[in-house]
Amino acid sequence: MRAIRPTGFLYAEVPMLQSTTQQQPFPASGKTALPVLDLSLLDGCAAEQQQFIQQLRVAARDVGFFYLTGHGQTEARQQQILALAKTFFALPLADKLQVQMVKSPHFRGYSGLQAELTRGAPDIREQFDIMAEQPRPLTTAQSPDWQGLIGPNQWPQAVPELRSELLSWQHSLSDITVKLMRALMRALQQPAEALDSTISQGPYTHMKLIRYPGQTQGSKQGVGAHKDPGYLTLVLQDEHSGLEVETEQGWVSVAPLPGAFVVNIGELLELASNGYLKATMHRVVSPAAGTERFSCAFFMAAQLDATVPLLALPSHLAAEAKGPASDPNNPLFYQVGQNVLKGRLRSHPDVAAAHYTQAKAI
Ligand SMILES: O=C(O)CCC(=O)C(=O)O
Ligand SMILES: [Fe+2]
Repeated sequence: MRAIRPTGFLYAEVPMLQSTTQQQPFPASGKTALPVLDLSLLDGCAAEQQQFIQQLRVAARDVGFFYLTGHGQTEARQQQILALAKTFFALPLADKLQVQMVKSPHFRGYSGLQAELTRGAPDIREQFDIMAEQPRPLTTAQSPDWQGLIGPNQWPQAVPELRSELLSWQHSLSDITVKLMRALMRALQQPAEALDSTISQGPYTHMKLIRYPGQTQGSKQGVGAHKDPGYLTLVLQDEHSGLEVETEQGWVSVAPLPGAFVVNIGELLELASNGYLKATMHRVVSPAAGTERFSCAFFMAAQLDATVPLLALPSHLAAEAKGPASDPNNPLFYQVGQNVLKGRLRSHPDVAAAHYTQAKAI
């Protein structure tokens, strides 16, 4: 049995950035910390499990972002995934365009620089998106538009190993997020399975390989400030900083911590917990000129036809829940698919124009 740290978190020292609303390069000023949580404690004795659950509750409530170690994925495997990302983005443009996202009504494949918008402004990043590998369902005129999200991925002929490697990576990350979500339910004194009915056919999973090119004269918006919409996000980043989180002290750099994933809470968990769990604003600032940053982001959410319950928290936890005033009639709870589709249509206007001009009530 490991020694249990009585003081709670291990912290990673990361540079703190000056608070500002402008997306400019920020001078480092002082230090702050993001928590580091060791998932392997969950497989330990009862006291170790309790230690993890307690740390998770505080990190997810107060910061909404933390580093995760002890998750079972080796650093070598993580490096292999980042190397695959580099291989893919280094392909000639024609090979990337073979799997251009605009060809897929299911929002899968390659999008070039500035193809995706965050709050209406273009992100300076290239991406390769996959989701669950599924056949396209048979639909009728009455079928909900969000069924268009379901379908096969696009795979580049030039990197044949990408398919098996990324699908197996996606499964591994899905398992980690489900384990974390069940631990979060225990932290909220719910049955561990409290949200399992919303992922009973497998959670909604969405993964992106991302390349952020170095800064040029123009915008430094790698990705603009946003919250993630789903349940949980895992980010694997390379050795370059750029990811930043908004805290009470200002924008904080999530400096790379080798071997760790960065985890953050999405809006659907914030809503289901009436704001106890915090979905935190974050962004990526473009790396310095002459460098590039690679990352892999994995998003886990409720299945598209789910109804998400508003959790009944015990009174001492409910007293700490910050809102948003969750209303069980909030359409986000029962229109999961519709809301995912809305987000994708807004982010990818080219796909919307190519495949969704007939979409009903978006
Ligand atoms: O690339 C990163 O580090 C994070 C990207 C991100 O926040 C997103 O794609 O939602
Ligand atoms: Fe994000």
